[in-house]
Amino acid sequence: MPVPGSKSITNRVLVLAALADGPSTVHAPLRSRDTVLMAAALSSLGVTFTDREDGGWDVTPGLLRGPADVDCGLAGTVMRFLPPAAAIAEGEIRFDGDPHARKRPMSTVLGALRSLGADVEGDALPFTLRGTGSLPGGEVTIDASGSSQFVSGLLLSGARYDKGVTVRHDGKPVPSLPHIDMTVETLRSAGVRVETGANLWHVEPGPIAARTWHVEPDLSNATVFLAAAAVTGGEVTVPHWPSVTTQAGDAVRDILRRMGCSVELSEQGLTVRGPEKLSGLDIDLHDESELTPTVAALAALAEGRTIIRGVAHIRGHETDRIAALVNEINALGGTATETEDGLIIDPAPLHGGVWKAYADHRMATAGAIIGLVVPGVSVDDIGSTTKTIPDFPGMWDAMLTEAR
Ligand SMILES: O=C(O)C1=C[C@@H](OP(=O)(O)O)[C@@H](O)[C@H](O)C1
Ligand SMILES: C=C(OP(=O)(O)O)C(=O)O
Repeated sequence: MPVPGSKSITNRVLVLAALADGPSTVHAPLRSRDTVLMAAALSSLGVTFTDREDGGWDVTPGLLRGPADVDCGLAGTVMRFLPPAAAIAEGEIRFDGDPHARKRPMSTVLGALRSLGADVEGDALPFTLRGTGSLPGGEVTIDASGSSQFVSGLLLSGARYDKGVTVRHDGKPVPSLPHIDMTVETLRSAGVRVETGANLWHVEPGPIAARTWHVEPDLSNATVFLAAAAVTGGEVTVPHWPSVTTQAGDAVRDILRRMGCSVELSEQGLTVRGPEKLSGLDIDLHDESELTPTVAALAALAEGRTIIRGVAHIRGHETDRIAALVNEINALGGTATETEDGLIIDPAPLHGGVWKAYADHRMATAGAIIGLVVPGVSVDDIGSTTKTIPDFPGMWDAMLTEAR
């Protein structure tokens, strides 16, 4: 089951290609709502995107300038990565997004940009940046316990600030740290000097190198297809699984093993075989929080209790995922309860019903996983999956047809 490119890598690469010192080529990017919105936003600021026959993009940087209106959709990577880049543009740039996007935390990024010298009006979507064509940059201390994207966004553009950027974190632990490692690694592969310490990141001012990028498959989206094997006792192989990666989704190998699956990484890719019955587990997903909906769906079908810890901040994801998962599992007859930093799921026989997606792609795919084994489950908004997978229903059908 081949899966499309990584959202997180694609949107980092698009920002770096837009800020680079010459034209870049991006092979195998994800083309879904989040990444198309990123490309559209950068185009509206003066960057040129040319479609390649192989599905990639050639990206030619331009002098960034407004006026422009940026639609962030529901994409955390657009709303947190783009404003730090737009801060070096000249002119007025207005940002807005989907209704729920207006509720996602933004004030940390906007406050940081203000203290680095930007003129920003607003503390959440919608907001407006008025730029002069450059930004002083320098040191800033933020509380990034709400999202690793606050740090990643500042680092991605920091090399283009006059003094570079030094970001210090002060607060509860930063979630989703592999995503910051991904940011640092991506910057370094574009020739940017980055130094890191405990809760400290420094990006030297300097050029961002134009280059050819190859985007890995999206391992977090792959977890949904692997979960299909896990819950049905079947077998699924995802090809081109990287042997070394900063993607948080790689943690699924260990998670599925702990739940009783056989997991094998070979030249063919990652192969998962499901057991007769999955086992529940006690797991801290602080580093891999975007896997919570997949793990919760597996847990709802497992034997024994599952405790998911360390994910308080996912109340600020596409929806309040802790509340949404508990509501939807219980609506099908399950036994899930919210905790302060996660949820507890106890085994219970599930029945059919409507699983609500709350416009959240990972809620929708969690419902699809449960629907494979519980008759009569329908997901109310499968279209929300286009956020990070262009054709989830087509891929799901293809997987099931192959299995028959
Ligand atoms: O930088 C990124 O690409 C992401 C960082 C993480 O965000 P949080 O730190 O808000 O969890 C992750 O959950 C999200 O899906 C993608
Ligand atoms: C949290 C997620 O997305 P975003 O990039 O919009 O924050 C996600 O994809 O699980």
